[in-house]
Amino acid sequence: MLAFPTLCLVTLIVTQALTKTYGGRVTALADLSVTVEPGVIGLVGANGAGKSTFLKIMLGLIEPTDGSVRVLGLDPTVEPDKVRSRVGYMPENESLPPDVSAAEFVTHMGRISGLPRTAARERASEALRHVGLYEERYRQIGGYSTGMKQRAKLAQALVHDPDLLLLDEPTNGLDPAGRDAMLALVHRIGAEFGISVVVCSHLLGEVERICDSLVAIEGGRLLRSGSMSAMTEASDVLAVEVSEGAPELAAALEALGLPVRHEGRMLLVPLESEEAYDQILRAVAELDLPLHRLDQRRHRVAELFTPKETADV
Ligand SMILES: Nc1ncnc2c1ncn2[C@@H]1O[C@H](COP(=O)(O)OP(=O)(O)OP(=O)(O)O)[C@@H](O)[C@H]1O
Repeated sequence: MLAFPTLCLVTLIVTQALTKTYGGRVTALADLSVTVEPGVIGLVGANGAGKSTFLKIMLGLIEPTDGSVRVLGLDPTVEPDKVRSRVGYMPENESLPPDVSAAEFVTHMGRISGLPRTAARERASEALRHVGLYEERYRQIGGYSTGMKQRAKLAQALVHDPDLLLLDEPTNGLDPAGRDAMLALVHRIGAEFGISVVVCSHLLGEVERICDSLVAIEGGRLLRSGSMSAMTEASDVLAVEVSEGAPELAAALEALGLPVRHEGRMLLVPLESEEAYDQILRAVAELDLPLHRLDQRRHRVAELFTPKETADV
């Protein structure tokens, strides 16, 4: 992954006790304090956790009720235009005009961002090429598939060459192939262009695949933030998979006093001592089973949202 040279002196996002209540009744964000460094960051939480509210505050579209926020060192409540000139936003909802071409629309968004006419046209072509819509750029958006519309929304967020992209549920409505393509694109934007990206999602597996770090929120409160590698570090559980004979192996391990839990095709065994590794290998050899995998299981991001007592074996 590339370094983020232009941003390394400024923390990407910092909040202090950020709070937002709607109409004095619904608390969308509560006392959220977090520091986020440049990279591809997953902002995760269930529906209603407060993700969209957080994005809108960062863009200066809505004001916090309390607390403070800095984006690229700027205060969006004081300098929203400056923030928006350096930040690209892909909203969650369908927000595209159906009766213009993607080229016209993205050029228009470039003009709104302050680019001169020719530069806006050139940048629009470039952004549409990056998202894979170059060939289709003169077609009316109304005739696009959902995947193409998502790409057009991403192109308009990229047109003014931002330092930070805020993507609200970028894989919404896409089929598995479209989802994979969108995730690969987001990853490429972070890795090749050196643009920081905040990906808002309730799909934890997606975020785990492409993000360097994570901010997890629940009920508007910070659950955890940190690097993805720290959150998915090796657990003290061994995962064993044999191509056949799993019930026999489970029985053999239990006879040795190793507690076994079944998860799909895998057997999970607590790594209570160094011995466990060798005991499993011996049992597999004695039963003459085809071993498919034996490794220390990594924690999954989903476990953050699981009650502690069920998160481990
Ligand atoms: N304009 C509003 N007026 C009143 N309540 C709102 C408003 N916008 C959001 N909320 C409420 O604030 C809470 C957080 O909503 P928000 O949209 O920020 O969550 P989210 O994590 O983005 O959820 P989703 O994934 O469903 O979009 C929810 O309870 C929501 O109903």
